[in-house]
Parts: sequence; C-alpha cells; structure tokens
Amino acid sequence: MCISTEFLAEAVYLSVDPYMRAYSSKLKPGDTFLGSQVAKIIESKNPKFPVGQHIVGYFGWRTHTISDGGTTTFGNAPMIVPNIGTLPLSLALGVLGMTGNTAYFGFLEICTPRVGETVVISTAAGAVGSHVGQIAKIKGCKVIGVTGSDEKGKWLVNELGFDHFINYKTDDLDKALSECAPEGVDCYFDNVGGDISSIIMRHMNNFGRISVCGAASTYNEKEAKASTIQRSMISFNLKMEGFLVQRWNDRWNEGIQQNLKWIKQGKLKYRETVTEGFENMFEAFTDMLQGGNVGKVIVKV
Ligand SMILES: NC(=O)C1=CN([C@@H]2O[C@H](COP(=O)(O)OP(=O)(O)OC[C@H]3O[C@@H](n4cnc5c(N)ncnc54)[C@H](OP(=O)(O)O)[C@@H]3O)[C@@H](O)[C@H]2O)C=CC1
Ligand SMILES: C/C=C/C(C)=O
Repeated sequence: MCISTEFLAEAVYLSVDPYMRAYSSKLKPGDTFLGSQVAKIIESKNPKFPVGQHIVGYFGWRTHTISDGGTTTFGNAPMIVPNIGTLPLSLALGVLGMTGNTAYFGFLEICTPRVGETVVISTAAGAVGSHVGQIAKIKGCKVIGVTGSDEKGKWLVNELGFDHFINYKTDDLDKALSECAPEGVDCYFDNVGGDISSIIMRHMNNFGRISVCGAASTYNEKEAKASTIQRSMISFNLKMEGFLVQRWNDRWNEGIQQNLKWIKQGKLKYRETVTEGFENMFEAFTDMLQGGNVGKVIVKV
C-alpha cells in the first residue's frame, strides 16, 4: 500500500545569507534559488508535520512548497520550530537557528576561548559576528569587532558590550589593532577572508586559534586561492580550522537551547534587518552583500 507523506507549507519568513552568493554559481538559469525559510503547514497527510505547525525548511526562494519531509536539494530535512515561547518565529532562522549555531559551535569548539583572552571578529555587526562577540564576553574575553561603519561599531560597543570596534573602511586596521590589542590576539573568528584577515593574522599571539567561518570578501571569485597567511601561521604557531555548521547536526538542539537560555537571561541580544515582501528578496540580498544590514537579514512574506 502506498501512503502519502506529503504536506504543503506556506513561507512566512525567508532567510537571506551570504553563502547564497558563493553557491549560486552552481545553479543554472531556471533553477530555484537556494535558501531556508520558516513556513506554516497549511495542508498535510503526514502526522509528523501537522497543519498549523511551523517548520524550518531548505526549500529555496519560494512561497509554497510540497514536501514529503525528506532532505531537499539545498540541505537538511525540514525541522519543526522548537518551542521558543513568545519570541518571534523569525529567530528560528537567526539567533535560534543556523546562524546562532554557527556562532555557538564555530566559536566555542574551534577557538576554545579562555578567560582574559583577546578575540577579534570580522563582519562583527552581522548575524554571526554580533552573536560570537557576545558569547566571547560571556566567556570573559576582551572583544574587538571589525565592521564597515561607525554606526554598527557603536551598536557593538554601546549595546552589546564589545570592548572596541574598528571601522575597516575608514581606520587603518593594522594601526588600530596595535592600539586596541597591544597584548596581541588569541582568537580570530574570520567571517570575511581577504586583506582584512591577512592584517588581523599579523597580530596573533603564539598558539592563537582561528575559526574560518566565512569568506564574504571572496564569494565572487571562482577559484579558492591560498593567500599570504603562511608566514603568520608559521611564526606564531597558529591553528586555523574551517567548518560547516552542519558538522554539529547531532548537537543542533544543544546550541538552540543554550542560545535561548542566554536570551532569557538577558546575556544575548539580537537584531534583525527585516524587508517586507517576497518580491523584495533580491534587493534584501544585494543590500546585505553591500553591508546594509545590522544583525540577521530576514524577508517577511
Ligand atoms: N561556515 C558555516 O557553516 C557558516 C558560515 N557563514 C558565514 O559567516 C559569515 C557571516 O554570515 P552572516 O552573519 O549571515 O552575514 P552578515 O550578517 O555578517 O552579512 C554579511 C556582511 O558581510 C560584510 N561584507 C560583505 N562583503 C564584504 C567584503 N567584500 N569585505 C568585507 N566585508 C564584507 C558586510 O558587513 P560590513 O559592514 O562589516 O562590511 C555585510 O553586512 C559569512 O561569510 C557567511 O558565509 C554563515 C553561516 C554558516
Ligand atoms: C552553511 C553556510 C555556509 C557558509 C559558508 O556560509
């Protein structure tokens, strides 16, 4: 007997992420653009996905999706949004979703920060960066955020408790780092790659740790290139490790629950840049790539 497990989901919030730029080169004209969303189940023949339930699905840029609950071309199988009380459902794409777990696991597991250490974060006012900085403060570190505007930097220092910010567009990054971190950098959470990372790495302390999360400055390039980092790696005995957050799929709920706990304790703040209207997805995406966002970028359908 053939039992249908299909359900129909209607998008409520769509996630806008830098990785879309890098992965889009694999798409052909006519393909659905990739991405995740919070969607509401509006019809269902599947008891695991009942009508009215909200899910996170990697369905791409679409308003309605028929799914059988299995994996999609773009990623994980749909997940039921965990109980987050009265908090907005959009957080399941950000601080209580993929970006939140990227910050939680990517920083703690790879940088292994210790009390009193100095942490530098690039694209620090974005979804992942702003979250990493707050975890670093919770862990007793000194935190320096590198970002693209003074307005973003002031938010990091005045609202989130970062110790310093550096505007890489107007400040001399090398000089500013010498002034903000004369003791050197123990952990670097790298969201950007390129020249910004090359400069930060010259300030690393012996046995420093670098978590390579993203390379936003290189997502237009077709081929990966080894940069001029080897001298710093050798001179300072550095450890550098890249990751994809899906590596911690088996611990996914641990990250969500810890981040939720920190939000409820007032230790973790979040901000979203929300654009209204599915038809404005592309504008929200290009605006984010030009630094127009603070925190997580969301499109509300
Ligand atoms: N490894 C993994 O599993 C994951 C990796 N990531 C990566 O983490 C990083 C941060 O993601 P997310 O927080 O969602 O995005 P952000 O919210 O940080 O948005 C992207 C930001 O990148 C900065 N930026 C864009 N282009 C450049 C450039 N050429 N040079 C310098 N800065 C630039 C801009 O900020 P500014 O004002 O500072 O210029 C922009 O706001 C990305 O690289 C992403 O790909 C995200 C999720 C999972
Ligand atoms: C899952 C996201 C990956 C990157 C590189 O952004």
